[in-house]
Amino acid sequence: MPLAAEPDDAHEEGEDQQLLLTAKGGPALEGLVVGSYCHDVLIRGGRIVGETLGGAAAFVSNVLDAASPREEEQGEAPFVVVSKVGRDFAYASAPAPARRPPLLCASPTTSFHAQFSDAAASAHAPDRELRRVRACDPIYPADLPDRRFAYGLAVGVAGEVLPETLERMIRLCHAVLVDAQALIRAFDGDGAVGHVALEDTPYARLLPRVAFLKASSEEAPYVGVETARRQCCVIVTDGRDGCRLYWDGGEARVAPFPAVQVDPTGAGDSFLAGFAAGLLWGLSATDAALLGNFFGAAAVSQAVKEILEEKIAKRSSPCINGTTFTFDRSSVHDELHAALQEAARLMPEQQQADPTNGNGGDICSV
Ligand SMILES: Nc1ncnc2c1ncn2[C@@H]1O[C@H](COP(=O)(O)OP(=O)(O)O)[C@@H](O)[C@H]1O
Ligand SMILES: O=P([O-])([O-])O[C@@H]1[C@@H](O)[C@H](O)[C@@H](O)[C@H](O)[C@@H]1O
Repeated sequence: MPLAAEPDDAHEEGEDQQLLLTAKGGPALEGLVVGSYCHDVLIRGGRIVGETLGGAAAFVSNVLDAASPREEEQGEAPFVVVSKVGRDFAYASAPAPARRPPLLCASPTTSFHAQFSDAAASAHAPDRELRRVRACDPIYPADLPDRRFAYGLAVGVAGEVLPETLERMIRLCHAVLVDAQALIRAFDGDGAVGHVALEDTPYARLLPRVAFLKASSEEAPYVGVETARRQCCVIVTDGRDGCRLYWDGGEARVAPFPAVQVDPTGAGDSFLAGFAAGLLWGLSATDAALLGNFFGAAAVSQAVKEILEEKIAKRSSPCINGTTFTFDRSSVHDELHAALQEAARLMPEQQQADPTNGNGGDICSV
């Protein structure tokens, strides 16, 4: 496992030279998350069907807050987010940005249009075309706090994590986990997201000092798994099929969890954060990937929320305020029952349809 620090940043004599990402003793487990929040506009059939807070930093923050270990006296999970937005940022009061506010810039907030085909909800791979319509400033090395961190997550979405910024992260953090989308995205004149080969980028030389590189199956060919696995551990996520880990000398498949996919946005980000949380608890990488798969599945399956949004008009004053409970079987009761039953039925069906579900991780050597 590569340690990220430079020789001149070397640890004290006698300090454990293994990965320091463990909840058992060791230094404070403070993390550094680098990547900008953004605006996501979701489009289906030419119609805007949703506008949401996006950016891997938002998904990662939510999962780390939910799942990373912390000392009893700590209120918030110990990690810092370095993110940039413009004055038009629409989600300052959403949980993640409210807890860890972004830096404000003169340029507008990064925005993506995500175009989904109708097959997206059920198909094997999320059928999503992304277009960056606005880009905020890059994150510079000087934007990072000047102190050491147990771990770093490089999770840019629009090229904002510059090579020199990743290098600075590597110097500051004991172990750095990188989302390939931060390194290999290229944008054409229209902002359409494409990919370049990692080996042709200035990030390539940093790979031996990265602990884990996560790529989706679509990104994997650009990463060059066979070359990259000799330099760091590569994790390839594969939607409803779970993920595979590749290291120098072995590989493992880690089984997925069943999910009724509603919106694939944020699955990869949530995977990476769940995986990091698993490492923080002291799990092996293969076991931590289970946690990654769990949070990836949770991210895509907003089935119940969608049903509630569709079936129930939100009341201005929720019944839970203690005085207005009623016990009538309302007109939506049967409809709601049918919709939830259908969602519940789909879950085991999806699991059975995929015979690879439910098995443990198969590890094999190469
Ligand atoms: N339909 C699904 N059912 C169950 N798990 C899923 C599904 N889609 C994604 N996941 C989980 O989320 C992870 C990341 O999803 P993936 O689609 O590969 O990434 P990305 O969002 O980067 O394209 C997967 O490895 C898997 O664990
Ligand atoms: O869906 P996913 O691949 O995990 O990650 C997504 C990015 O690819 C996308 O650019 C961004 O706009 C989304 O908010 C989300 O962060």
